Order: sequence, then structure tokens, then C-alpha cells
Amino acid sequence: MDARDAGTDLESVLLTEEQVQTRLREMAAEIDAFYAGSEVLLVGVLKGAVMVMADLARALTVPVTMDWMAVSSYGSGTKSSGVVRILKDLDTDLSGKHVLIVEDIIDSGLTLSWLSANLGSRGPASVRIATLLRKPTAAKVEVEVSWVGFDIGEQFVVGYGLDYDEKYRNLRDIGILAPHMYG
Ligand SMILES: O=P(O)(O)OC[C@H]1O[C@H](OP(=O)(O)OP(=O)(O)O)[C@H](O)[C@@H]1O
Ligand SMILES: Nc1nc2[nH]cnc2c(=O)[nH]1
Repeated sequence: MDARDAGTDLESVLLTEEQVQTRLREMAAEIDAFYAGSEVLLVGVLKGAVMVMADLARALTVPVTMDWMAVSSYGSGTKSSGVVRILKDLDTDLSGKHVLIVEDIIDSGLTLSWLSANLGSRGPASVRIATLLRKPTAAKVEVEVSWVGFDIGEQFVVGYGLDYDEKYRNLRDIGILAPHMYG
């Protein structure tokens, strides 16, 4: 686990570091083939996607540039409306660029649905999405995801960028948080 003391906070390991890395290499090969001959702008969604971005970007061989966005829903009450606030916008002009949004997880799908429409309105050549994890709830929102690492269950997962109360992002594995940690 290499999570210092975090092993006791987890109910179980869902995906090991090795499983994640193997899958990311497979995804990178597919993404390389898809964008062959083009340059791609990777857009990471802070903060959860930091680890996926770092490993996926280094597994790719097509030329890439990287930029970051930070977004926030207006709160749980309005999250279902899909209203998203930009906390940090891109530094890059998207005109004519092939944009690949890189995410750690899609749950309701509302963040990505909003984000892909927002970036799509900025004149890019294309906007696609790659996510490491996808929950079943994502099926309820119409958002086209080109590359998915793993379809997982409803459980709340942490590690590899994913947090609970800002903790556990640095775990190498992805684990299911023990129920007593929710207190
Ligand atoms: O599909 P949705 O229901 O919209 O949820 C997915 C979003 O939630 C998580 O981010 P979070 O808001 O927890 O911020 P973080 O990345 O900073 O942890 C995740 O990284 C996605 O951006
Ligand atoms: N850390 C974390 N964030 C989420 N956002 C939506 N689902 C999840 C999850 O399972 N874990």
C-alpha cells in the first residue's frame, strides 16, 4: 500500500498501483493511435486528476502540451443543476487545438458535461475525454467519454489523486474508505 498509516483507514484496495499503471499504458497506446500525426492539448482538472495527468502524459508518445482548470460546483444543493464555477481557467487559447480532458473520476457526469461544452465553445478542433474511473451514475448524464480506465461500483474511493476531506490523494493504490472514517 505504501500509504504510511493509511492502510487502517481503508476497507480494501480496489485497484493496485500496478493495475492502474498497466491500464494507463493501455489507454495511452489507444490515445497515441487515435491522435497519430497531431499535437494534443491535455487539460487536467484540478486537483484529483494530477496523478492521472502525470502518468498518462508520460506514457504518451504523441506531442502534447498541458494546461489545467479548477472548477467547483456551486454546492451540493445545486450540483444536480450542473452549474459549475471556474476557479482557475486555462492559460491556453483553444483555437484549432485537439483538446483531451483528463479526469480521475466521473460520478454524476455533470462536471464533465459542463466542461466539455464550455471548452467546445472556444473553437477547438476537437474535445475528447479520458477518465481513469467511471461510476455507474455517470450513465444518467449524456457525456461521451472516449477513454475509460475502469468502470467501478458506487463505493467512495480514495488514493491516486482522489481525496476524502483533502486526504489520501498521495496513496499509490486506489482504495475503498472504511466506513468508520466517514464519522
Ligand atoms: O461527475 P461529477 O459528479 O461531476 O464528479 C466528478 C468530479 O468530482 C471530483 O472532483 P472534486 O469536485 O471532488 O474536486 P477535486 O478534484 O479537487 O478533488 C472529480 O475529480 C471530478 O472532477
Ligand atoms: N474521492 C472521491 N471523489 C469522488 N467524487 C465522486 N465520486 C468520488 C469518489 O468515489 N471518491
